[in-house]
Amino acid sequence: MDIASKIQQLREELHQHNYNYYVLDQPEISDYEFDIKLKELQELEAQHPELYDSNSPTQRVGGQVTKNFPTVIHDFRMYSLSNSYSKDDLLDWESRLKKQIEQPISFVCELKYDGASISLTYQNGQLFRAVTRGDGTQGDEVTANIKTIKNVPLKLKGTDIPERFDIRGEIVLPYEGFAKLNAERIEQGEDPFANPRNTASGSLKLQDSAEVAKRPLQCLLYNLTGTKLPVTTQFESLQKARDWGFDVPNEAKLVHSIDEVIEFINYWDEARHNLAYETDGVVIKVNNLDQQDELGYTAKSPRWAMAYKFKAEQVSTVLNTITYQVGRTGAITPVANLTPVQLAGTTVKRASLHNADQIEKLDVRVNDHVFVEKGGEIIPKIVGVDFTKRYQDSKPTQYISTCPECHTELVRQEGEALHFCPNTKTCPPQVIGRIQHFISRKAMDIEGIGGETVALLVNADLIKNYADLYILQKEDVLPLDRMAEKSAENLIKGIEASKQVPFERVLFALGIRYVGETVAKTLAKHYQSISALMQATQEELTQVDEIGERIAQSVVTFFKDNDNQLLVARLQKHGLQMQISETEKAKQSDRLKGLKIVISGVFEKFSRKELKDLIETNGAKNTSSISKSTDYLVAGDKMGPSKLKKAEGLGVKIISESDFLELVQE
Ligand SMILES: NC(=O)c1ccc[n+]([C@@H]2O[C@H](COP(=O)([O-])OP(=O)(O)OC[C@H]3O[C@@H](n4cnc5c(N)ncnc54)[C@H](O)[C@@H]3O)[C@@H](O)[C@H]2O)c1
Ligand SMILES: [Zn+2]
Repeated sequence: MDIASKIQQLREELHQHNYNYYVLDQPEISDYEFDIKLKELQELEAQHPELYDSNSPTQRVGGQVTKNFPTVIHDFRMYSLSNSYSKDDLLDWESRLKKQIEQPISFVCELKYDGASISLTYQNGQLFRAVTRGDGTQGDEVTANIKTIKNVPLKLKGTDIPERFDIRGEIVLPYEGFAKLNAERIEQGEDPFANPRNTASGSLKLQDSAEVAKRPLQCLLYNLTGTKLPVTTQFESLQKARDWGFDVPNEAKLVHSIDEVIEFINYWDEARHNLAYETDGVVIKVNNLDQQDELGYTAKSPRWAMAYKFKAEQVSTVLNTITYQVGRTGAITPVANLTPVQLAGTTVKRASLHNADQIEKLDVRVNDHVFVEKGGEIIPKIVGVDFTKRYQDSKPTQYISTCPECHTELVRQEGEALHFCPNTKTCPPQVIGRIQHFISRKAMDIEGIGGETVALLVNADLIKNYADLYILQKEDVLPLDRMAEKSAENLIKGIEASKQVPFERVLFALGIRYVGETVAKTLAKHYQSISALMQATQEELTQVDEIGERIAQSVVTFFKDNDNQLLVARLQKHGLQMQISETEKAKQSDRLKGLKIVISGVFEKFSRKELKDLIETNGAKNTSSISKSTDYLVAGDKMGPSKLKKAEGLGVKIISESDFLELVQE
């Protein structure tokens, strides 16, 4: 695989994991694995600056807004944190800081609370709104839900309170409340929640605040943000926030060297098990706020702060059986079924074994005692075997050779880690999975129909593929389990409404391998219609920006298939959007063709997202850091001073929001 495709693949994978994690609150890999992939991508991108993309998961805060709440633009952007894993990493960081800061640097060490980020805005001493981090620029307004949390002050006390400011914190679910909540759920016959972090994050997105009120959430605060704050250091600001009535944990410590930082880390690596809530590390921050200002931000995180992640926790248990799951794309995942064991506050019964190579490498066998680890407290994984406890008659694991669902012989392509069931047409989980993907939120977003309904429809032989959805009648679905008159109507209405979904999402919904959301957008923009795309050769496709061999080949293969051609023709006949709309077309121009434009700061007329769209629909590239090849820097309010300096130094043209508009409208 060439580097460009590898990078593209990692980006797509990470986008999907971000989505699972932040939007669905259902990660499929551990944080540890996520961090490794992200690091791999970072390194590849650093070696290949020509493949830079401002949309890369290395350049953006992972979350996004949902459409279930009003979207609010943050007064001040919310960032992620850079990660470190060792003392050396921290020393490297310190020496980077010292290059920019001449005076001595003190640090505040804080615990890293593991929950969901929140930004509270206070105006005239009262809670004005609460917004999730979202994509960092804008988030979901969840004020009603946050108001149910008992330790969030609605009205502040004390003096020096700025007229308007933000305070950032983390919504967590303490262990005790989590255990109680789960006990209740089990009693009521519901599935218990997997872990406190995802439950906290999921709770914020509930539509019914009364439901949120039942969850014993807490809000822990750690950062004041605003223009006229009555403080000069981070440590002082924590105390101020306490004075005003916020719950700011007392563990934070002011230190003056990296050695002291390490001391703090070592202490809390042990002591954290006695805390009431989950922590996944320590956050180290430059104490002096002027120094913070001077250091500024990268596209994704402050340069003045660093997270240190604790090592994962490990336990040992018995592996009872190995089962194999078939995914939407036919990928086979081996799963270890374990004797239940407590790990980092949750009961673990299953662990991922990844693939055949992994099983062979670790030599994992049924009845082995295995070591299980939770990277970031999600699906745990098996990291080793306790060979001292292996049974004498134990035999090496034989990987399956046929699909557990449809008995087709499995295949494994050169260079692929996973086995696949090649029977894409009739292997049940693949059939169901493809339709589930088709209806999913980012694809056709069909309301009134969920993943389970799809399975019911397929199992009842009512549909065999996604085009069949469009011939469903209310009478067909009424006999289904738990399908009332009203829900049947909603289902049909939802399907009808999906005919208005724009072309790029239809393209994504088709489920062409390697054509994720971003690639679908790129292809839609370039080819403008399905017929043009279907005629494109592999060679032409690779000429398109960001489309590599692997994607090109997959697209060509997909459309060469007779059944797929028929599906597309049927969708077209049912009136789905198979080309970009006239309004979309009208918005596009070449006026900024070939230019590289950086935007920075806060703008008056447009959100950053809108500006970015304007840049891209007019043929230019939006990049996040300034370099020699940058053509314009669109400077907004509150732009970082270092960016400005850099632009001036490199002779990049600095223009205002209105200059930019003139440029577009010329
Ligand atoms: N498993 C997956 O599929 C998956 C997907 C995406 C992200 N993740 C995980 O999520 C994490 C990345 O998420 P992220 O971008 O939110 O970064 P992060 O959680 O590592 O760090 C940033 C966040 O830390 C929080 N925080 C807690 N205590 C803090 C304190 N005292 N001071 C400042 N901030 C504090 C803030 O909410 C801040 O937004 C990684 O651990 C990653 O592994 C996992
Ligand atoms: Zn199969």
